[in-house]
Amino acid sequence: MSILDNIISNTRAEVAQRREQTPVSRLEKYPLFDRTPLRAANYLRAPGKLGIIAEVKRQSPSKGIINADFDAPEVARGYEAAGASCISVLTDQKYFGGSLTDLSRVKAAVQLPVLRKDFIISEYQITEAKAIGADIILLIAAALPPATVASLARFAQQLGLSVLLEVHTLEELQQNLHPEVDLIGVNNRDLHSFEISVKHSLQLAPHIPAQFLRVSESGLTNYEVVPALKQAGYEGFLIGETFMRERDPGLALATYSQELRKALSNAQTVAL
Ligand SMILES: O=P(O)(O)OC[C@@H](O)[C@@H](O)c1c[nH]c2ccccc12
Repeated sequence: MSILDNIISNTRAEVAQRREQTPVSRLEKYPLFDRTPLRAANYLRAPGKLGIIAEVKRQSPSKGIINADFDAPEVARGYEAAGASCISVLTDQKYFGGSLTDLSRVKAAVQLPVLRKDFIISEYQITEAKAIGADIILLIAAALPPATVASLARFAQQLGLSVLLEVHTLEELQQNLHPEVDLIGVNNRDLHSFEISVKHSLQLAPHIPAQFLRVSESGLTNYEVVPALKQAGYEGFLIGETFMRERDPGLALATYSQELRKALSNAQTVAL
């Protein structure tokens, strides 16, 4: 079994348990359930912003512990102050050290859209995402049959949530161009082998229809790769480890953004 299979089977067991503890009827009574979620695309395309989705991440199967000692809302506030467009919060506990509590505390701390980063396989988790304050959900093509992606995306859309669909290969992309999806994220990391290359984003870009906002995910350690991704039509950049491994992730984002702005204005000058 690959790590992705292990994560999915653990998720299945955990969801079954949570469904017992907190049924949907209870989630629907959470105070945040009735709000109108923030639209991710509006924030990613806001004038003057770089489109960075900054991630709150403690650990991962590929990197082990990245940063064990931080307060999620404090990190998120740092990201917001440094100009992030959205905040991503891992909620998987076993493999990523995250929690639902991390997400709801982050939501209370910032004004930006919040992405629930998890392995979503059921409508239950989408209802839960809305109830705890998420504005965007992630669906992973490698983990779901295309028909399930479509029906979960439709369900999320009915709740007013934005849907980020993650793909890694051309086949996954072509099988999942569902109109209910808002954002297509190309994961530069292969979830089976953990190998990372931004070439995945660059190669898939021409195959992503214009109606989908393009997000490049993972391994964007160096801001120097971002101008080429923007050139290829990417408007969102999902970055976790690069910031989280620093003592002050917000400061790391501020520095990255400053360097990126310089690189972008140089690229423009060269083009002239
Ligand atoms: O820490 P990185 O390399 O900047 O990557 C962030 C994000 O893309 C990564 O955490 C991620 C992308 N897709 C996922 C799916 C599940 C869990 C995590 C992820």
